[in-house]
Amino acid sequence: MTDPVLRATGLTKRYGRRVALTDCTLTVPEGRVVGLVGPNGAGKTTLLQLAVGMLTPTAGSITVLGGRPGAGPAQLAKVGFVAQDAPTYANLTVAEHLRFGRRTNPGWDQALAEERIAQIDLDPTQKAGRLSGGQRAQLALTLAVAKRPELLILDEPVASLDPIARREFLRALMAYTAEHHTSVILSSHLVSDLERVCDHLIVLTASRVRVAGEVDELMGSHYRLTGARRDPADLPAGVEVIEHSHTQRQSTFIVRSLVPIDDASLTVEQLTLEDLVLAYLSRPVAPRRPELETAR
Ligand SMILES: Nc1ncnc2c1ncn2[C@@H]1O[C@H](COP(=O)(O)OP(=O)(O)OP(=O)(O)O)[C@@H](O)[C@H]1O
Repeated sequence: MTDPVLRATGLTKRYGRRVALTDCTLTVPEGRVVGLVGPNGAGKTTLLQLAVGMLTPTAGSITVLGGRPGAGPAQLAKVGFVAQDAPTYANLTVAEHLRFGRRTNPGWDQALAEERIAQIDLDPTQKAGRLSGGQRAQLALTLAVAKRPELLILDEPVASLDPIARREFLRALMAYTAEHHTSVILSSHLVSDLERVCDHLIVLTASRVRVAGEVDELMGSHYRLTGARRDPADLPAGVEVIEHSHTQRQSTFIVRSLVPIDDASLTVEQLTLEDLVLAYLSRPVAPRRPELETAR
């Protein structure tokens, strides 16, 4: 059996007294495009930096492709990382970036790098400091993919891009991963960025994993229920309430249920991925008792 791309057990990271990641337990299978979603300060960058070995855990453990993150050249060669804001060297040209990549990466694929640079229409003689944000993001992605890594880790790769550049960037990323069977973990504040591209999802808020799993399974086990106003405790057994709201007459619940909901008094609807993520993002950190709220 192949190693999972990422396995974290009780993973915790503190900066002094500030907790950036709390007791995170996750398994990400290989060959997935993983969306890591959460608001500012949720701990996304911390998790990604732990995965590439830029940080070490305060407690718990993490393995990436079966190895300890950052442990030696072989492990480093397996993982391509693009940090937030796609850092590049302002005074180096595009071609000089590729030369630098070739010198520092044993598995460097120069033909792939040159092909991508041509595809995205970058001038090899242009200095990186003169590129637009979108072009810099594309250059950084090119450097990461030309390493031919087994896993690509991208920290908010589309945050600084306009909607067209976002779409182009994600399209290029998808084309690359489909062709080369690379696993990808990419973070964003917005699920709308990732909705069309990811097949595995991790939602982080306030340093904790709120939900994680295959997108198909998550979509097949979460529902919106509407019906006459009722207490959450009166929902069918086995239903976990993620979010609930009420008017004078009607109650709406976002729920997780592993069994089909068979209750004629409720309308059962599928959610979009965005609805699902928003429900978890707005769920209090310590799940409140599912009691009926006062109507607003
Ligand atoms: N070097 C550091 N020293 C102290 N606290 C830090 C440090 N880096 C991150 N933190 C704190 O850890 C928490 C998680 O930060 P992190 O950067 O991982 O979040 P994030 O989800 O990536 O946020 P954003 O979307 O804003 O980039 C935050 O409360 C942040 O203030």
